[in-house]
Amino acid sequence: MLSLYPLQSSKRCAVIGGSGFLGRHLVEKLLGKGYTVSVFDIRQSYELPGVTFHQGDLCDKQALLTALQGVSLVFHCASPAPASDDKALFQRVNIQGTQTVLQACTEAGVQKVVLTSSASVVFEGTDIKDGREDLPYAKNPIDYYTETKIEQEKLVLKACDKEKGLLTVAIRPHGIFGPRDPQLVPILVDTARRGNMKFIIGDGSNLVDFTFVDNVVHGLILSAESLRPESPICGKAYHITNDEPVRFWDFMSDILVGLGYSAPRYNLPYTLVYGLALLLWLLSLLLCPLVAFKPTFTPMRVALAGKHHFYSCSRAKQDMGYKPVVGLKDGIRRTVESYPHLRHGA
Ligand SMILES: NC(=O)c1ccc[n+]([C@@H]2O[C@H](COP(=O)([O-])OP(=O)(O)OC[C@H]3O[C@@H](n4cnc5c(N)ncnc54)[C@H](O)[C@@H]3O)[C@@H](O)[C@H]2O)c1
Ligand SMILES: CC(C)CCC[C@@H](C)[C@H]1CC[C@H]2C3=C(CC[C@]12C)[C@@]1(C)CC[C@H](O)[C@@H](C(=O)O)[C@@H]1CC3
Repeated sequence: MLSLYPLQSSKRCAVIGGSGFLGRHLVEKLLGKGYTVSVFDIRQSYELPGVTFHQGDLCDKQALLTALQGVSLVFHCASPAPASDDKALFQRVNIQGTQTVLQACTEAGVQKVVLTSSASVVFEGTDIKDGREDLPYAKNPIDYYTETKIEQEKLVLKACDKEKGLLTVAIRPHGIFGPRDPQLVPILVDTARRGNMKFIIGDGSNLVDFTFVDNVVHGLILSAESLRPESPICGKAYHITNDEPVRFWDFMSDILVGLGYSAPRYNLPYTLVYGLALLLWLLSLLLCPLVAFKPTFTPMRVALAGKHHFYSCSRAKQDMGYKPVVGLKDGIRRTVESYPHLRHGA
């Protein structure tokens, strides 16, 4: 068995989706830790000394094989944006594409694959309090993103095979935020600028997890470095959060007020807003051949805004010594400071 892991100490890795929000933060940290990094992505969004970029689609095995030459560790952080809500695209990239990534890793002799999954794989619109990894996958996922993230995680965990020399692990972050996030803060500010952030969905007491990006990066690297044939983490999923559940509407208000907007004040009944969001979503499906419109209040966003969804990190603490490196308050401050262009009046 020893000969199967000759590159255990190699610091050559690839980040698939390395041009994205999380991927780029991960690349920067890996460089700081002395890794040599190849980025594989359909786009190149920056340049950095020490990083080799390979532009390509992860569904293209030949392109992947070129990027994976001599690589022993792969971080898979690529996915279409949840907001696209494009079923065919999610299935092609998250399911077929992940199968292709695993085949390419096997053929290229990669030894470790770390997947960025999502805690949402167990969320189906009902309260989750201190959820552990043994919760079943959502039977009725609310959107195509979640549906395909479930299949993606199953594929990666099933591929873990000590005999063949491929070790895999899935990290499930929740609500990642931080500098350069293209999603949470920009959507929030856009909604506020259109005058639609006056309302609180439900009574405002629901607790949720938001995770500062550095903590996710820390969890990803920790899992990669803990992944060895004898380690308990092989083939398992791990929640990685800030481990500081917060009221959803307090978190939103802190960001909005920090950027100079007013905090939401008026409560609306959850069922009413969820019903309206469902109706709008159905309308957008029916009308899509005629007019393309993407509602801001999707059923998934309303469920995330009105229900409890926070997760236990005790498995990650126990098996790999995980502990968040940046607290929530500090993370919010650093995030707000990083968006001068989104400030009220800017
Ligand atoms: N942002 C969050 O709150 C969050 C939470 C939990 C899990 N995740 C997961 O973390 C990962 C990274 O998310 P992010 O927020 O950085 O998203 P992002 O959109 O910023 O980055 C995703 C990257 O994947 C690339 N990509 C998409 N399709 C590709 C393809 N076919 N081939 C190659 N590259 C492709 C994109 O170009 C992009 O650079 C995703 O897997 C996502 O599901 C994100
Ligand atoms: C219009 C308002 C009601 C809310 C505006 C903010 C939202 C855009 C974000 C609040 C929670 C966010 C979130 C995600 C996307 C952006 C929000 C809905 C994810 C669904 C993105 C994909 C991840 O995998 C999910 C996860 O499990 O971490 C995110 C959950 C939180």
